[in-house]
Amino acid sequence: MNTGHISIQQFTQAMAWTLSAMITLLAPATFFLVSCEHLRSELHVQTELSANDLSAMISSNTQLWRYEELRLSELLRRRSNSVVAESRILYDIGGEVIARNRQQVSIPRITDVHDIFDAGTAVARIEASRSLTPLLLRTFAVALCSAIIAAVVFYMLRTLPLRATSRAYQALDESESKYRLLYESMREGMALHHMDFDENGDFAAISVIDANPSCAAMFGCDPQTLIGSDSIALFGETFREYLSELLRLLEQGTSIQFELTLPRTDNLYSVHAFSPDHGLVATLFEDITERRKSEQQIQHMAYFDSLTDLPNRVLFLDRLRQAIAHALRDENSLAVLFLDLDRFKDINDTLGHSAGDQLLIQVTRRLGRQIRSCDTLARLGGDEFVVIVTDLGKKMNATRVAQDLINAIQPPFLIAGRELHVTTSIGIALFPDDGNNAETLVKHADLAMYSSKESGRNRYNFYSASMNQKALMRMETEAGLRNALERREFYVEFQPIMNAADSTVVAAEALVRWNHPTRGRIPPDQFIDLAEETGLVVPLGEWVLRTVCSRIKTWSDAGLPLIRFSVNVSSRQIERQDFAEIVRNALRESGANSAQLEIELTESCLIRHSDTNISDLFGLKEWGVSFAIDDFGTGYSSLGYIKTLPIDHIKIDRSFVRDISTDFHDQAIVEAIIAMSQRLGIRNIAEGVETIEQVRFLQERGCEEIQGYYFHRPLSAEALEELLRAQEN
Ligand SMILES: Nc1nc2c(ncn2[C@@H]2O[C@H](COP(=O)(O)O[C@H]3[C@@H](O)[C@H](n4cnc5c(=O)[nH]c(N)nc54)O[C@@H]3COP(=O)(O)O)[C@@H](O)[C@H]2O)c(=O)[nH]1
Repeated sequence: MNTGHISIQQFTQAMAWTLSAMITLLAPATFFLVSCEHLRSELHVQTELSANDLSAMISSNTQLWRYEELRLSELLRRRSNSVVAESRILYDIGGEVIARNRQQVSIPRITDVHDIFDAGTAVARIEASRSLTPLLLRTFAVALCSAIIAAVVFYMLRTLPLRATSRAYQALDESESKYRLLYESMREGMALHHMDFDENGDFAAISVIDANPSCAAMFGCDPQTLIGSDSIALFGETFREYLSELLRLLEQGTSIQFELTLPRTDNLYSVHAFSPDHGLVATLFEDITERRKSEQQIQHMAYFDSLTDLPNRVLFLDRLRQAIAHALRDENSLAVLFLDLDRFKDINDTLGHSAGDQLLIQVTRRLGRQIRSCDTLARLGGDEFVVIVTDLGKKMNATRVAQDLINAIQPPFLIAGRELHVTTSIGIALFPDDGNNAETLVKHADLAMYSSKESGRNRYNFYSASMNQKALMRMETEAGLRNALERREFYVEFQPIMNAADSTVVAAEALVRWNHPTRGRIPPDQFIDLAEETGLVVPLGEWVLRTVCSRIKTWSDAGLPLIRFSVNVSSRQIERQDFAEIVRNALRESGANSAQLEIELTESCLIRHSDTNISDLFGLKEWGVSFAIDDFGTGYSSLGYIKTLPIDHIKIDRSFVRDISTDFHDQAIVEAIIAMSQRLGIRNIAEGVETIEQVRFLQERGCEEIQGYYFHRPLSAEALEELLRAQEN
């Protein structure tokens, strides 16, 4: 119990005793004195009246009155109190008793004496006494009541307040221990400092007078060790910097918040300081090291790409806007280079996303080495990178940077134990010529990059106004594509595939064409990708399939040779769970001979799809449908699928055939593909054969089928029919 409680207890007790004693003593005493006074005056009046009576009697009988004892006694008795014992004695002037009322009043009593006059001369004296015993008894009763009341008052004054204060102190104790527990177990460090001032009232020192365990844990010691320490020495120079504000706290009673790093650690604390009492400062330390790190991380994530750690689109645009502002101020120019890796999607699809990620990281490193520290390299997403080249003196500088970037990507990348040959296409937009704001420059650099892709990849292009035109055209194409099927604007051409040994037509590849109402014939190169992107390739592919099936039926009914017809199938078509069913329906509904239908797939298309879709597709083998792998050798796939899938034909990509007569690498590749396919029992077809040299080379190496302009360009249905009839004859 604390001392405050003890002094309150003593005070309350003293008060209770005093008040009780006063009630016990004062009440009966007052009663007694007042009653006694009342008794005395009553006795005085009555004695005076009796004296008057006696005086009257004495005046009427001046000589003999003293002998009329009986009458005198009667007079004495007349005015005496009948309740209280009262004695009356009549004395003559000599003090001798003349008469009395026969009552004896014992002590204690009160007495009143009155002289009796006759003609102005005192002749006798009357003495009346009354007993005080009844009054004393009443006083005693009053005292008894007072004592009881005093006891009650004593109880109430002493016990009840004490109980209340005791309860209050107990609650205080409980609350104090609760808060101490809280103080001692709180995660935040808390220290109480005392500020000392010199005789002039200037600040002298600040020291720790209390600290909780969490505060001590900040220093790896126990709280007692901190007590008495100089606060500045303990919490470091930042604490000193805030000293003037801490001093102000003492005067204004407000609070402040600041951050400090604890000396000799990396731990960052948020400090909340306030003054709980005069001369005291309390500091609450919250460790915000981790929070600050995650804030910085979140901040970093908002502005940097998580894979490559390059600035992302948000930061890039911000930097570009700044660069534009500087260029405007300095009347300078800058370039935005938009890079996109060529055929990155294939790498991702065939080798998997982790290989794709590895490639992007390595590409980032190589690109980073080519740019100056004042320039910005950013990743916009996927395989799209952008570079801001500032202080561009001449257009040539942008050219040099673009060429350096292309060259940097050229050497093979080693990803997952494989060598990958990757190229990049770059578009360049210049400020201020090609746009005066960030968004326009990026859009125009993107268009220029697109143009680099279209003109053969692995190159750069500067933006030109005509590219905008092209982009508009693309949008127009997309709009037209949506209605083209309904408007029957598509038709199919067939490119014959020849038997390499005797140059007879053994197959034909169906190639879709678009007859645009205003633009005329649009080659598939200009709309197939768009159709894939928009998903329109699905209905278009189904239409081609149905058209080819009905042609197969018509021509077989017409007695033409039963050659193979291959149909290109895009990845988006195979994505559909019901693709095999669509093929079966087309065959069923047309009545075409399924053995005449071949489906051409690319390697990446095979790798990209789930086993279920592929095995469903190859279920068509049971119907007699055959399968060819298109553009063989251009994908990044492992050749594992050749072992497992029942493939009928491999089409050697025309990029290997083009320089076959001169390039010994291409020769080696083509020879290897032919040899491999023969060993595996898969027939091979060489694509894009344009010269007699290519034909001879292929024939000599045992190539089985040849497709290309050397023999035939894609033909209309009528032209093919004619060719087949001629061959029949
Ligand atoms: N998913 C679908 N894709 C289709 C369909 N129809 C065509 N395509 C694809 O469009 C691409 C371009 O086709 P196209 O312009 O028709 O070109 C084909 C031939 O004309 C061309 N070719 C044939 N021989 C030669 C040659 O000697 N030299 C040369 N420069 N080009 C030649 O090759 C294209 C056929 O190639 P491939 O498909 O790889 O066998 C093309 O990718 C088509 O696949 C369709 O209905 N659906």
